[in-house]
Amino acid sequence: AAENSCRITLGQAHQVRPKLPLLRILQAAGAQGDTFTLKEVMHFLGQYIMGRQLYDKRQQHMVHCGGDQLGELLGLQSFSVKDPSPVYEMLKRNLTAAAL
Ligand SMILES: C[C@@H](c1ccc(Cl)cc1)n1cnc(-c2ccccc2)c1-c1c(C(=O)NCCN2CCN(C3CCCCC3)CC2)[nH]c2cc(Cl)ccc12
Repeated sequence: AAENSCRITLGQAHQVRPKLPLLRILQAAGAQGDTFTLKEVMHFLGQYIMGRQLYDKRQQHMVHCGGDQLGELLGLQSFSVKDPSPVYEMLKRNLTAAAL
């Protein structure tokens, strides 16, 4: 119906443009191009964490990013994936809306 067809959510249509330090991290995880959906940004950040083995092997919800570019961007040594707020704060600082 009409009221549904015009609904777009951030995950579906809005592209975002990462600032250079974040773009470098996404590209290190295999991202192509310079605009992404938020979902893609999260996917590549997850791939980056796995690829660099930044998560704690025993406590797999803990990410130890001190000494890595990701930790520089987050301003953190470690964080839990159970509390995404530091990641969202970092994204607010490192993403700009890209024209559709
Ligand atoms: C819910 C989601 C999430 C997504 C965003 C946020 Cl801000 C928090 C949490 N999530 C839950 N666990 C993880 C995770 C945990 C350890 C290592 C890598 C990823 C993720 C993250 C994903 C992701 O795309 N996740 C897909 C499924 N994951 C399950 C966990 N899997 C791994 C768990 C550890 C052992 C290896 C598999 C990988 C695929 N992207 C992220 C990016 C960051 Cl900056 C931080 C965490 C994640």
